[in-house]
Amino acid sequence: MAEMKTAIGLMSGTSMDGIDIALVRTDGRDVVERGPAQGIAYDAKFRDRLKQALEDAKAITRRDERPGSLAAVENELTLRHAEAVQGFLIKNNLQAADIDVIGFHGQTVLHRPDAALTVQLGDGALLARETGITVVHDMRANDMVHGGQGAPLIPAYHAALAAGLPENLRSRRPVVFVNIGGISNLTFVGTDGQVAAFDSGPGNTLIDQWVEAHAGIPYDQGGMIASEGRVLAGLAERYLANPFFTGTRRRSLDRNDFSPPAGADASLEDGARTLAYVTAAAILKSSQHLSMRPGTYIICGGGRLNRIIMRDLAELALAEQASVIAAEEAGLDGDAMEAEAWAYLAVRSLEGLPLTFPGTTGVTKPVTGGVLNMPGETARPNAD
Ligand SMILES: Nc1ncnc2c1ncn2[C@@H]1O[C@H](COP(=O)(O)OP(=O)(O)OP(=O)(O)O)[C@@H](O)[C@H]1O
Ligand SMILES: CC(=O)N[C@H]1[C@@H]2OC[C@@H](O2)[C@@H](O)[C@@H]1O[C@H](C)C(=O)O
Repeated sequence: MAEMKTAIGLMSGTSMDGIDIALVRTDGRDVVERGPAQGIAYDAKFRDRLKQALEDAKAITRRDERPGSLAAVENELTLRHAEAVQGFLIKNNLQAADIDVIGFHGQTVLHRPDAALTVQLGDGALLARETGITVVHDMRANDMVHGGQGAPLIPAYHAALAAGLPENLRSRRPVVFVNIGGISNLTFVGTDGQVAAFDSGPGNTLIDQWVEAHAGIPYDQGGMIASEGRVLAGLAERYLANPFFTGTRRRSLDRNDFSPPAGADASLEDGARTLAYVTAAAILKSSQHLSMRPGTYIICGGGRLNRIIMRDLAELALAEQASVIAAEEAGLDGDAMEAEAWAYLAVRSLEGLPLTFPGTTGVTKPVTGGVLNMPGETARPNAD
């Protein structure tokens, strides 16, 4: 058996709501022992700084450029991650020496797969210095060098988790893991272990932007606002007619690929209701590109807490005799899963194992990736 390592994963996702941190013990292959996890919310002021960073990032043409506020935000973001690690270690009675590696995602500020350009803010060397722990960061870039979309990367972890699912979930029909974050993405795991994955549509970002603009709140808690509205069929169709769903090649998404409706398009409630439907319908529509119909959809990410999205998903899946469950019903943690994945991927990177595959990002061959930062040493890319 390969050596077990203790890894911490750090994710600051496209919703820009905060840092998720999780500990995993793994051999980077089939063995995964999930440890404690925590979410640390960003304050409204820092969220505004991240939104500005997204604007400033539009000027980037080379991935190492940091125009406008980007250099300062990258520094602050990294220090916030270092603080998160220190707090997490204290809370869980751990020392830096107990951790073999940190997998650091950073904050995506620009993602243009068609131009092979993806930019995550996050200074791996600084994080390694601040924490005294080896850090692997920038795990998307090498995939793009080899013709991949640079996302999604979580499928390798989903595949490892699938092997440990209860027999009744995985043996009869394929399962699909769905992450409903800012953007949604899905991973199909066939009963023979075959894996296929892609981004499936807008997740919560449209809903978040809509309720923020029209009610001054960051998200529709529990889907409460949506529950008071009705689906506007014309508006929903405008989103679902996007060529993204029918293109011959699966494309990964940037946060700005879909925009929220104009204010005049809907009332607050109808807008939230329609966008919740769009989120659910987008997932089922994208899943039509899979080679077989799934038996179970396992839902992860913040969107599983929106009851309206979950109800719509359940109804749409029922039409094809599939069931929908939250990650917790499969014994998993729907909030921590991405952070856990980054811990797992960091160990794979250390071992030189592939992070992405032709069936997950469209990369030409399975490739590893990530940049290795040892405290006190120069950063080293891990590329094929
Ligand atoms: N209680 C809740 N009710 C409804 N929606 C919620 C709730 N809690 C979180 N969310 C939604 O989930 C979002 C955060 O989800 P998550 O943390 O999975 O996304 P992310 O990791 O930032 O994004 P991505 O996976 O695209 O990188 C919030 O912005 C919000 O829209
Ligand atoms: C470029 C980027 O950050 N993409 C994210 C985003 O958020 C969800 C979806 O779009 C997914 O493709 C990816 O994150 C997940 C964690 C991934 O790479 O697996």
